[in-house]
Amino acid sequence: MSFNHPNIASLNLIKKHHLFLSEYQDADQQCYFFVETPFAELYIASHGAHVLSYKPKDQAELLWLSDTSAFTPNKAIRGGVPICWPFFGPYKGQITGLETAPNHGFARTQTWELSNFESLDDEFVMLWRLPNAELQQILGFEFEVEYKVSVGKQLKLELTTRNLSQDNIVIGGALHSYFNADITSLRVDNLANHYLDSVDKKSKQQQIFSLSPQTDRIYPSNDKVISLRDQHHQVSIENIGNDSVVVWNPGHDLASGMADVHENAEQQYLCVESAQSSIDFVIKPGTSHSLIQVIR
Ligand SMILES: O=P(O)(O)OC[C@H]1O[C@@H](O)[C@H](O)[C@@H](O)[C@@H]1O
Repeated sequence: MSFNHPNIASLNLIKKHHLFLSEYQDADQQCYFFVETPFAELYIASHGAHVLSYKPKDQAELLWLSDTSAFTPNKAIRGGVPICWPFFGPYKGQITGLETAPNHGFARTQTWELSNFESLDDEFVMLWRLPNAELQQILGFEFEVEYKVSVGKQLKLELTTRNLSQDNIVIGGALHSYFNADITSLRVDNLANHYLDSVDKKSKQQQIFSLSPQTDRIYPSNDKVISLRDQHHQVSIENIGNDSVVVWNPGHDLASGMADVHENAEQQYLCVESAQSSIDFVIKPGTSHSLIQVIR
């Protein structure tokens, strides 16, 4: 284990499943998996199927994880890649019969199951499954959600929702990735040149990306690979199956009131999310949809 985070440092090794895959547990018996291949290292928690870290060999860690994030059952982990599902952001009543729901949905606080894994030539692939018995009761429709995590020189994350019911279902979500970035010297390329500002709900134009005191934006998706660069980090982000790219950094004032964001941490990351943010995206019966992000 080489990842230096207070919660990870205290884990106990439970089982080595494969040359490249070890399972750990914390004091609450929550499970964590460490993947180490010749190409990369990755930690993932079964709580939320939450990718906590991804480090290609001989490169810096690409994902940011808050030092003060509690890894507790009913709370989302702050940092890494939270999975927002079955909708993005605050619940707006789009699911028939469901009155209230937590911000960004249910998936990030569920315990997922590692259903399969395999080692291929240049990547290690894990398949995670969202247990659906209880959620089907809450949501009122039958579904299957699978999360494929392919770890190699690039990290490919694929969240697939299958509609197993007889009717259309309305689904949204996001792969809400937190990237390590020094926001004082950060350059972001290839976002669209206009966005909806979620802070004041206005449409805005910007040719060259720069942050606002509180950055919370929904960009339309385009086919371009987004790049983040500062003195120490360089990452390319490809989004597929999304209708939008959400870019979020809370800024100092908001971050200082967040218990799970350590002091001045808002200077260390930018969220760039592959998102399905509309509230009318439908999956027809018997079909599926995949929301994808590729990080390299
Ligand atoms: O605090 P949460 O629920 O993890 O949400 C964090 C942020 O997530 C972003 O995706 C949203 O655009 C923001 O509005 C939100 O504040």
